[in-house]
Amino acid sequence: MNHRARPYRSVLYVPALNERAMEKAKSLPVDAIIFDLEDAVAAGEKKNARKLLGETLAAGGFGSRMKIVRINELSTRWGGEDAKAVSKMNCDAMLLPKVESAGQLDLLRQISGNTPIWAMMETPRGMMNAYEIARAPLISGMVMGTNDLAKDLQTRHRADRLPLLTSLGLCLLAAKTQGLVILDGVYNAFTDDEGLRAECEQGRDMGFDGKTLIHPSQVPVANDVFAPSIEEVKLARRQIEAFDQAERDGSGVAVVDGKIVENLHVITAREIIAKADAIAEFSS
Ligand SMILES: CC(C)(COP(=O)(O)OP(=O)(O)OC[C@H]1O[C@@H](n2cnc3c(N)ncnc32)[C@H](O)[C@@H]1OP(=O)(O)O)[C@@H](O)C(=O)NCCC(=O)NCCSC(=O)C[C@H](O)C(=O)O
Ligand SMILES: [Mg+2]
Repeated sequence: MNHRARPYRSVLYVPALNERAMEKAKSLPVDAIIFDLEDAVAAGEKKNARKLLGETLAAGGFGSRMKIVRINELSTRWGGEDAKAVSKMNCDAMLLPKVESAGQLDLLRQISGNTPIWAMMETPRGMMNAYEIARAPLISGMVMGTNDLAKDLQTRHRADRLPLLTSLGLCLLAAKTQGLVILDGVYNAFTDDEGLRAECEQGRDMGFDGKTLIHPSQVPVANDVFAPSIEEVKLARRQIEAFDQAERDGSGVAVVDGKIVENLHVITAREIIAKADAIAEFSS
């Protein structure tokens, strides 16, 4: 499946050493899984996690869910071995943490060959170099690491994420210039559905493709918020019909519900329908 045609509403981190969680992920309605060899695996367990992950992915069973593996930074003692091993695994992409330059992605490419690369955007230097990173060869996605970012920025947690908005915006701009997928960061309080919904809505409205998640209980909210609603799809169809009719009548502008519809609005309408179709196909 073309990487832009698939949905990314819900992208669940699963610790690569947690057999039960990896098994559970096979039955969850997530669009993608990030198998984590980095933060969720203790230093003494990295090798075991890499081995278990290789075996788990080889056995399969994850259906059409996209399989992304987050490796350790290449500057650590595990990163290089992770990259080599993961490039041979049955996965769709490799996610490099704490990316700060396009050069780091070039280095990863030399080790991992043609495996598509995703970049974790989670340091101040990464933010300043987001555009350069987004233009690196083989990169197809960006993931916000809002925990690391908040740490490095020395911000306080706020429900409106005001301290993070500049960084989120910079990465969105960079990703959009290159047509990359871009996913919002995690919401740590995994029993707080209301707070999660508000943050998902904020991320969706800013232009993120989906939300990274840490617990299965967060999946329904992300799937709901990042999918076009029935009303949005109906409106999109009406806008397209009205615009087609206007064109037949020799005009470049239609009016639907008291609002103008021009060619650019039709492009958005078609994107909404394409997203709804992709979700329907993915879920069937
Ligand atoms: C947070 C957790 C440690 C909680 O785990 P647990 O105590 O097992 O929760 P539950 O008992 O409520 O679990 C119920 C069932 O769900 C399964 N489960 C739990 N979490 C996951 C998961 N992530 N994926 C798949 N399945 C999961 C349990 O196994 C139970 O299953 P069953 O018994 O069969 O019903 C745990 O949720 C967890 O480890 N979450 C992931 C943490 C993680 O990956 N952290 C690193 C990524 S976040 C990050 O690094 C962000 C970024 O870098 C940044 O800087 O911001
Ligand atoms: Mg991080």
